[in-house]
Amino acid sequence: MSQDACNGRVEILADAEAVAVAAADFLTAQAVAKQGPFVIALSGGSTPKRLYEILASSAYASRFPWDRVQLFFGDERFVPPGDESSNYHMTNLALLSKVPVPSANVHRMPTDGDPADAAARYQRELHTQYGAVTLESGRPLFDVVLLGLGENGHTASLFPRTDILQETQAWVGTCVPDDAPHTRLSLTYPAIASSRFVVFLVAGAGKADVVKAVRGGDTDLPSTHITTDGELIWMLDKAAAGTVSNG
Ligand SMILES: O=C(O)[C@H](O)[C@@H](O)[C@H](O)[C@H](O)COP(=O)(O)O
Repeated sequence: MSQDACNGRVEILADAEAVAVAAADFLTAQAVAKQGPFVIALSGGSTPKRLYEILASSAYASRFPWDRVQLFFGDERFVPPGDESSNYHMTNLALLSKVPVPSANVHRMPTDGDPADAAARYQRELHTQYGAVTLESGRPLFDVVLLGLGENGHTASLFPRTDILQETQAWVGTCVPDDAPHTRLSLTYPAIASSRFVVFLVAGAGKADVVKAVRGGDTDLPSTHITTDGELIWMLDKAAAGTVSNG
């Protein structure tokens, strides 16, 4: 299967909490069913944060195969790991500090030195995980890539009008948004596409217009160009879905 942001399946849930619960159920079921390493690219954002808190709760944490999970990040602000705006910091507080995941299985994006060099170092870490430096069709890098959606159409740190959108080879790049703070590191389109599942988690009425535009194929929006070799799922709450329907 191969899907993109326009033709992916839509699941509409009651509210943001229901989106986070549905995502926790989905991740747990996929992780338990998989033999061997289960590789996730985590997202920043408010709905993923709630998802991480739910995964850390005893009902979920006791079922999750923490020893087999490999946790990577989809993007990161180029700030120290303890900074309030760091995705690692948020994920650590909500999840990593509360579950028995081996520290060797947590792959934080480096945010020291030169950003381009840090991106190259993270790419090498992904090469090691994958066991090759070239992506092969039929052998995905990630089991699940979690993504949010910004009101300006960005996802991960693929922001409008930035050079990383043109990247066709590298797996990780840098991004300097003109409409948001911080230099970022982000997975690129080809890295995200090498996945069994891409799951967008989007909640709130403020996202309804951009959800409609991405689903409608607005090519100015970075999220419209997200593809996966596997299956793409939109988990939306009713407010974010607006006029977009299930299916
Ligand atoms: O680090 C981040 O903030 C993200 O990776 C970013 O892409 C986010 O997912 C969207 O901006 C949506 O964020 P919300 O879900 O909080 O609106």
